[in-house]
Amino acid sequence: MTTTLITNARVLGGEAQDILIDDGVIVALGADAATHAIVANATTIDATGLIALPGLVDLHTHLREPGREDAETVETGTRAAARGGFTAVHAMANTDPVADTAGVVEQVWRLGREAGHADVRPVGAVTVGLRGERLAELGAMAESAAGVRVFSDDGVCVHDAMLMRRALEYVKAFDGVIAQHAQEPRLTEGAQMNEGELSGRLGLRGWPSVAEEAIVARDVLLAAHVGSRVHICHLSTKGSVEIVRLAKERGLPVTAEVTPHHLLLTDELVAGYDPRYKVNPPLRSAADVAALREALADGTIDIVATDHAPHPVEAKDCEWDVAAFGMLGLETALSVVQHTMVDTGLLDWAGVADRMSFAPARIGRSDTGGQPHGRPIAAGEPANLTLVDPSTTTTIDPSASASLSRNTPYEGMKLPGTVVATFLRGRLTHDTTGGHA
Ligand SMILES: NC(=O)N[C@@H](CC(=O)O)C(=O)O
Ligand SMILES: [Zn+2]
Ligand SMILES: [Zn+2]
Repeated sequence: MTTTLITNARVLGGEAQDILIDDGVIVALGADAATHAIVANATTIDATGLIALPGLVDLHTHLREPGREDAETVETGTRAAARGGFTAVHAMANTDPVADTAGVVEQVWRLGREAGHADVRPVGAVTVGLRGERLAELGAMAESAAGVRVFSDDGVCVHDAMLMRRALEYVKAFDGVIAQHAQEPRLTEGAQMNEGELSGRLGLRGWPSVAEEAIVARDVLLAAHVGSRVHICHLSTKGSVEIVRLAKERGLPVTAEVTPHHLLLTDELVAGYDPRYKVNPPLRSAADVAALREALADGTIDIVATDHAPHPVEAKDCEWDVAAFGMLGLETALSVVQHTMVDTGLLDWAGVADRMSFAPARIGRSDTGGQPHGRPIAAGEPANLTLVDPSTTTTIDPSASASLSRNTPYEGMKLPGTVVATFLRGRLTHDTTGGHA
């Protein structure tokens, strides 16, 4: 049984408090902590100047196992997650084989348990083999040991409206959610970057905003019709924000995420044809970035999700048009959010806790059940915690990553904030406090 006393942590960015952890649970907070009988046996961590957040929850991570263990494994991806302050990640289904059966989701879930760096909540595929032809065994995945609640064909869009309707109807029975990769396929054939003046100039086929917005609009209407929950992955355009805002005003059951890279980077970076900036959906305009930030601040966009998408060197160290889509995100997410949202005054740390822990856990239904996440920092709750030093600045070095891949778009950039320590049920899964005692 380990006992830890964290002293002087600014809980959710508020007042400095002590946090006493025993046997994986927060047992006391504030003045109660220091006077508690078990304090005598505790290891102390001085958190003066640090912010305590609930362990972060990522609703959208690609761990690549099974099938592409050269790019990432459950072990390496969750180690990167712990370093980024995450205690739970939802692992996307576009693996090989696809996570479209109870067997595969249980395998991924078990690999997460064995690695022990963060809890892995597998996402189940909506359709068999992500082929968009017939529904996968959604019920069996929900009832499996993995207890799947989030279903997605991410990487491709569930574009058949009838299949989407049936999927929404099916998951309603067990309170599941369909996470849609909103991309109208006929409008994006061969697309390489955001459609605009720049795509014309660079001679790259454009990915128009309307290809996303058409699916977002259709799916919020379908979700309303069925009375089932839809979640929109990686929202990237001002128009999508407007549709989600309208849907929420009408009380429709829709939630949405934005990635850190869509909060910071714009399509102008594509001008150098560097495949590190190739991602789906593409980097958009500065006006889109501004709308996404504003929407995350006012709650129209519910959460930040990383879309951590590792790719091996050969898939990125090549010509733009043949390079893979995707960027790393787990280790830099909190820094990018601090930079774009906190340091700009758009969101306070309590807001960050909501967008990166409480809300994603609620959407993925990982806030309930045996080992819940996204819980308040309070006595009696599991000790899933992240300590952040917001005063530091780090130059991003891809070779320092725990990921097996190196495709970060932030190489050489100076970003604020460091994750100092991460606790998963009281156990340190990431620790730079250096032998605190
Ligand atoms: N985002 C990406 O550009 N790539 C993702 C797939 C996805 O999230 O759509 C991947 O699996 O590599
Ligand atoms: Zn996607
Ligand atoms: Zn993805």
